[in-house]
Amino acid sequence: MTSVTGPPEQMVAVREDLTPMMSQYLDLCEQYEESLVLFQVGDFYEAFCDAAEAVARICEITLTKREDSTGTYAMSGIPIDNAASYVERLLDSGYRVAIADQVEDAEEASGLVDRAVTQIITPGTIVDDELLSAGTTNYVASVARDGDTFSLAAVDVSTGECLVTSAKLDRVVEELERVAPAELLFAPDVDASEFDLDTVAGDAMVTDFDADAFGHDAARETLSGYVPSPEAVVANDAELSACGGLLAYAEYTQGGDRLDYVSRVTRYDPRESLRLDATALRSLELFETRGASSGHALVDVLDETSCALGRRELTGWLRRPLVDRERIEARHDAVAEFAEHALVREAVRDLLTDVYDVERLIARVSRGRANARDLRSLKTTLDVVPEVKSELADAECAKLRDLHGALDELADVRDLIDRAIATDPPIEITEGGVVREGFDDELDDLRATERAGREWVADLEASEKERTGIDSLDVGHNQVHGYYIEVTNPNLDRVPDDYQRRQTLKNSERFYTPELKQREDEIFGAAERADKLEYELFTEVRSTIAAESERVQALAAALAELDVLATLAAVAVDNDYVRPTFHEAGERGIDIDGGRHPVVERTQPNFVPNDTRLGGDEGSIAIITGPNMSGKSTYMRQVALVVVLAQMGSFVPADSAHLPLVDRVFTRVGASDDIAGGQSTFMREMAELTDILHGATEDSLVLLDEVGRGTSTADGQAIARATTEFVDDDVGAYTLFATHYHELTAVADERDGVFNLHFTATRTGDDVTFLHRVERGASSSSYGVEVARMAGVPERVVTRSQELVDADGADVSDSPSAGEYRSNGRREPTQTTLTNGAGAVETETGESTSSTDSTTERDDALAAVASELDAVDIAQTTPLEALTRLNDLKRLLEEDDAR
Ligand SMILES: Nc1ncnc2c1ncn2[C@@H]1O[C@H](COP(=O)(O)OP(=O)(O)OP(=O)(O)O)[C@@H](O)[C@H]1O
Repeated sequence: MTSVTGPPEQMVAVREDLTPMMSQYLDLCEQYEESLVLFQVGDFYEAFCDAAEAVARICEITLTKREDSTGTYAMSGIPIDNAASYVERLLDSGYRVAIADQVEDAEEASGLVDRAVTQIITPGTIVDDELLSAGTTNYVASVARDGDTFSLAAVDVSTGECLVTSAKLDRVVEELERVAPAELLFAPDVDASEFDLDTVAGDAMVTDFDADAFGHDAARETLSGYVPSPEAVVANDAELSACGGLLAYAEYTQGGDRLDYVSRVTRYDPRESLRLDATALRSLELFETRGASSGHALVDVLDETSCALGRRELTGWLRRPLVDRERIEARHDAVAEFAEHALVREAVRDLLTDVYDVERLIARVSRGRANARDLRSLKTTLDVVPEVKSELADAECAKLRDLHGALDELADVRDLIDRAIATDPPIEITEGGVVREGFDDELDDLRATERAGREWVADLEASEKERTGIDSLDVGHNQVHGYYIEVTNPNLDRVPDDYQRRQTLKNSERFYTPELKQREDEIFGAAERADKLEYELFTEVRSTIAAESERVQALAAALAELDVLATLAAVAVDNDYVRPTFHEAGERGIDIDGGRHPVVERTQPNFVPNDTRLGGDEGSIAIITGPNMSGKSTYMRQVALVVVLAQMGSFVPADSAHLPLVDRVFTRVGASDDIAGGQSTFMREMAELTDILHGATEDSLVLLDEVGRGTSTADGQAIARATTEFVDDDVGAYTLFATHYHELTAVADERDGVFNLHFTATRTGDDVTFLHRVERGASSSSYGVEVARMAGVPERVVTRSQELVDADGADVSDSPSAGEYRSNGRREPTQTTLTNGAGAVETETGESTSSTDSTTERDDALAAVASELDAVDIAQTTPLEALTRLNDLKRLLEEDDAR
C-alpha cells in the first residue's frame, strides 16, 4: 500500500542503513505523520518516495530520483523562493503540509545540517499572505461540550482574532455556519456525527488533534498564556476546552510557541445578533449567489470599502447583524453623518485606500516573519492616521467621536520605522540595505569603510593605467577570486613587480596587489559585518514594534470600522437608500414604502419599488400569489434584505422604512430553487419547515416560498394551509408566504391575521407583461400556460392547457382591466391549477370536470403526462434520463394523436 503522508515504507525497510539526511527525513515523516513533509535541501523543499510522486503530479513538476547505497528514491523539489503557489495546490488537494526547514547555517554546520518543522500549513492555519485572499477571514474552529452545552471557539491565525461562545447544539451549529471555518476540530467528547458537516462546515477539513489538549487542566494552562485569568473570559468548561484545545493546535501548527499576537480572546453571546442560519444565508444570497451569476450577492453591492481591513469588517457585520437598538442606531448615526458630509466622507475613504492590512501585518511582525517592506507598509498606514483624525475632528455623533478617540497615531512606532528602515528596502532582510543611514553609528562606520574601499577600487583602474602605461588595463571583480587587475597578454611585459598572479585566462592574466588584497578584505569584512548588524538591528526594531501589537490591533479595528461606516454611507448616497427607523417597545409592524431589492435593482434598470405592510392592522401573514416570474420571490427577499441591512447598521433601499427589531430570519425557498444544491427533497423541505415552526417567535421574519411543492398537490395544499394556521395561532411571526396554491388565499377570509397580496401582469393576446407590482388581494391565474409557452412546451400542449383553463375559469374575466384579480377570491372546489417550473402542466381531476366529451381522451393523455412528470424527482435525474423521459412523454401524446 502506498501512502503519501507518514514514513515511506521503502525507507523504513532500510532504516538502519539510511544516510544521515534520509534518516532525518524519515524521522520527521514519522513525527508528523498526518502531514506531507517538505524537506529543505538548499534552495528546494524536497519530497521523497510516494510523497514525491504526489507532489510532482499535483504541482506539475518533474519527478526525479535520488540514488545512494541504500536504494533509489523518487524525489521532487519545490523551489523555496516560489513555494507558496505549490503549497496552495497541495492544500487544495486536501493535504496538510509540514515545512521542515534547515535551522542552522549550512556553512556553519559540522556534518548534517539540523532541520526542524517550523510550520504546519493547514487550510485553517494559513498565515502566508500569498495563500490568503485579501480582506477575508480564515478560521480554524473547535467544538467542545459539557453536558448539553456546546461551545465553539474560532481563531484566525493570520490576524490573531479569537472568538468563543456557547449555546445549545442548534445555536452552535448556526454559529459554526456563520464562522464558516476552513478547518474544524472536535474535542474528544463531541460526537461529530451530530453535526451535518456538509452543511455546517462545507469544505472544511476536519482534523484530529491531541485529545489531551482539550482536557480541563491542559486547556486551562494553554489559555492562561493568552488571558491572565481564563475563568474571567470563558463562561463554562466547554468554552475552556474548546478554546484551550484550539489554541494548542494553533501553536502546534506555528512551530509550537505561544502566539503573542492572539491578544484578544473575545467571548460573545450568540443572542447579540440576528439569527441567520445557513439556509437563510444561502437563500438571501448575502455572500454567494446560488446560480451562475457571481458578483451579484448582497456583499458585492455593499463592498465599496477602501481597504482590506474594511472589507473583512463589512463581511463580519453582514454575517452578524445586531439586535440591540442602541448599537444599531449608533451605526446609523455615523452613516447618516457621513452621508450628509460628502467631503469628509470622500476624504476619509480616499485616505483609507493607503491603509494596508495591518491586522495580518502585525501578526507577521509578532511571529518574526515580517520583512522591512512590511514595516514600511505599517509606516505608510500610520502616516494616514493624523489626516484621518483631522477629518473627524468635528465629528458629532458618539460613534465617530469614539472612533476619533480610538485612532492612536502610534507616533513612537511610526518614528522608529521612519528612522530605522530604508525607504525602499529589499524583500530579503539578511543581505543589507534594510536599515537607514543615521540610525546606528557602528553600522554607518562599517558602511563608510565599505564605501571608501569601493571608491578606492573604482579609482584604481585610472591610477594603475597611469602607473603602468597599459591603457587596456581593467579592474574587475568576480565571486570566486574577488578583485583583480586584468592585463592582456601583449602587455604582460609592462606589469610592475608588486603585481601577483591570481588567474590565467586565454588572452590575459589577472593580478592583485597587496594593497588591493588588503582593501578587499576591508570591504568584504565591513560589508559582512554590516549585513549582520543590519539584520540584528532590524530584528530589534521588529521586536520593539511587536511589543506594540495590541495598540496596532486597536488602531486596525478603528480604521476597519471607519471604512465600513463611510462605505455604507457612500453606498446609501449612490443608491438612494434611506435611514430606517425602529419601533418603540410594544409597537409592531414592518412598514416599508417603495422598497427595492438591493441586488436586483442593480441589474434591472426598470425595477419597480413595492410597499410592505406586515404585522399592523392588515395582519402578520401575507399570502402572495401571482404569475410565475412576476416577482414574488424577489419581493419576499427584498423585505428580508431590508431587515438585514437595517440591523447591520446600513441604510436601506426604500423611500422609508419603519421596522421592528427582528430576532431571526427564516427562509424556506421553493424546491425548484434549490435544485442546483441537489437538495430538493421533500424531506429537506419539511425539516426546514419544522425548524421554522419550532424556532420562530413573534419577532421573527419568515419567508415561505412554495411550501409543500415537493409532494402531491393535495398534500401540499394541506400542509401549506396547516402551516399558515399554525403560524397565525401559535407563532405570530412576520410571514410572507408565496404560493401557487390559490386555495390558500381563502384562509385570508377566515382569519384576521392573514391577508392576500398578489402580483399583477397584463395580457395582450398570447403575451404576458409582468408589472412586478404588488397589490392587495389574491390573483386569479398563475399564467403558467404563458410561461409554459415561453419555456418551449409544444404548442399543442399549451393550447390544450389554455382550453382547460378557460373552460374551468369561465367565471373569471380574462381582461386585465376588468377584474383580473379577485380580492381574497376563493376558488371553486374543482379546478385546474397550473404550476410553475419548466412549464409542467398538472391537472387536478375533481369529481366534476368541466371538460367536454370530445376532449376526454386528450385529457387522459395530458393527465398521464402530468402524472409522469409529477413522479419525476428532478434532483435525482441525470440529463440522459431526462431526455429519455421527455421522449416517452412525447410518444404518449403522439399515440394519443394517432387515435
Ligand atoms: N420589482 C421588480 N421590478 C423589476 N423586475 C423585477 C421585480 N421583481 C422581479 N423582477 C424580475 O422578474 C424576475 C422574476 O422574479 P421572481 O423570481 O421574483 O418571480 P417569482 O414570481 O418568484 O417567480 P416563480 O413563481 O416562477 O418563482 C426576476 O428575475 C427579476 O429580474
